[in-house]
Amino acid sequence: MAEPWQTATGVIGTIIVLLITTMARYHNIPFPIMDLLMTFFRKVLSIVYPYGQITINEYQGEHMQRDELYTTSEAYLSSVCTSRARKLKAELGKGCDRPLVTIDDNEEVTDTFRGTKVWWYSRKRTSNTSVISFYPRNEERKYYCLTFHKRHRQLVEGEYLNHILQEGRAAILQNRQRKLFTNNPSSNWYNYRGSVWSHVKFEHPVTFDTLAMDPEKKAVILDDLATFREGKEYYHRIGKAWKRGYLLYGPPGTGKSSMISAIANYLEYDVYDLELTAIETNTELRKIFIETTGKSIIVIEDIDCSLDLTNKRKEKKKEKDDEEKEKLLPGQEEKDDNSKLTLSGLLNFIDGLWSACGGERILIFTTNHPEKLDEALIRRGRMDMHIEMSYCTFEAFKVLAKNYLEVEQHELFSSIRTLLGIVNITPADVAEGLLRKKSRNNDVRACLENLIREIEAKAKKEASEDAAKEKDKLKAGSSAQN
Ligand SMILES: Nc1ncnc2c1ncn2[C@@H]1O[C@H](COP(=O)(O)OP(=O)(O)OP(=O)(O)O)[C@@H](O)[C@H]1O
Ligand SMILES: [Mg+2]
Repeated sequence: MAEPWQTATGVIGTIIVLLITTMARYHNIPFPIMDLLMTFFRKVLSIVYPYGQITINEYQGEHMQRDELYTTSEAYLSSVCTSRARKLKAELGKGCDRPLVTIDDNEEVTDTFRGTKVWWYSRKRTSNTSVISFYPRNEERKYYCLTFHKRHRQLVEGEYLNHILQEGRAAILQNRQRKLFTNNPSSNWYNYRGSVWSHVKFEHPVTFDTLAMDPEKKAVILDDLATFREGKEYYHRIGKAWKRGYLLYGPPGTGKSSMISAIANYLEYDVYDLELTAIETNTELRKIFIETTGKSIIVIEDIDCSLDLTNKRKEKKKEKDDEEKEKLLPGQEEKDDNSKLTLSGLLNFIDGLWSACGGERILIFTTNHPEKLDEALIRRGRMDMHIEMSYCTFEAFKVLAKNYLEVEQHELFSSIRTLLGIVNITPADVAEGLLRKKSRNNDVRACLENLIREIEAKAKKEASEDAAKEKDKLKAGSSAQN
């Protein structure tokens, strides 16, 4: 709350200003004398009222854009000062996940920064613009008045406002709705009003708690992610862009995509799911990368299936290019590298200037066949951590049993442990086997028995496949001898 004497001097000051201007109007006091009076009055006022004031308007500029300092102040006051305010208001802003509760209009609140007290006033004024508009417009202009003692001016201007910006931005990020972006095919950018990304709300429920994998491996990944998230200063000090690459590899159904969602939920980042096949040139790739924001994960799934990025594809492409080159008419020139999407184009963006803008980005590639990838693409520094998502181990099974059946121990667990030791089955298959179904009366034992049957069937199938292969080999051997 404002100090009573502070309010009183403010009110008295306003009355005196009004008196002087009224006197000047009715008694025709010449302008120079009136100016002198005002200057004198201001000097006296600054002695009895030693406060400075900064106004932060909601809208600014020719196009009346919402001012970032206003929105960050709003979020800051909401996260820090609302407990001290009497009157609050709640609104669900666009793209927010939770209602924003902040101080109401015409309400006052105090804040203390490094032992210095400041006063915030939320005000609104009615704009007296005479513009005639077809659309009804709200002409109320909201603003904050930040009041402080004049001797703290440097602290407020230099450090406090910066503090507001940073804290406010963090609060906005926390309150925002997280998004899953997918890139539009470049031919459709025109249709999507020039936008390269479309988005939906990101709501995947998987977390590291529900992700089935070796607990030690999980702990290492969590540690790495936590270090990355808190590494702003560290990355700055060592002169490295604040980004990290993860290569997730393993057979289908081992949880690579689930792991990406778990990482996004853990870090509270947005996800950009980059479909390389929808991009035709390096120039398009550049535009796509530039339009990503910080605190995000950029994902390229099944990178081995993406265009021109593996050794084999490069060789095939070379053959195709040679054929096409022969078809070119004399005088026709080959297109330069920017008019195609190339491996070097992708590497340039991973290493290049893009990674320096904004920071706090994670890049994830997934593949079922890491051996097919070009060494250059997955070397350390680009893909800092290679994570193998493996077939279901007994430890991973225990997580799934807890998720799906809410059991941590059961007499059938020991047979399942033995079976998992000899059969390769994916967590996706185990999860399916454990699914509670009406036909199983939602019974834990029935679900576990069903899983055992499925693993045994898989073991039989694998054994007969191996036998068939062995038979084929022997046949091939004997026909070669003949
Ligand atoms: N490690 C795991 N932990 C928990 N659930 C899993 C795990 N792996 C697979 N699942 C279950 O199987 C489904 C498919 O898994 P997911 O899509 O993550 O596999 P993937 O490795 O990405 O497969 P693909 O290589 O085919 O893309 C998930 O929706 C989830 O229900
Ligand atoms: Mg996947």
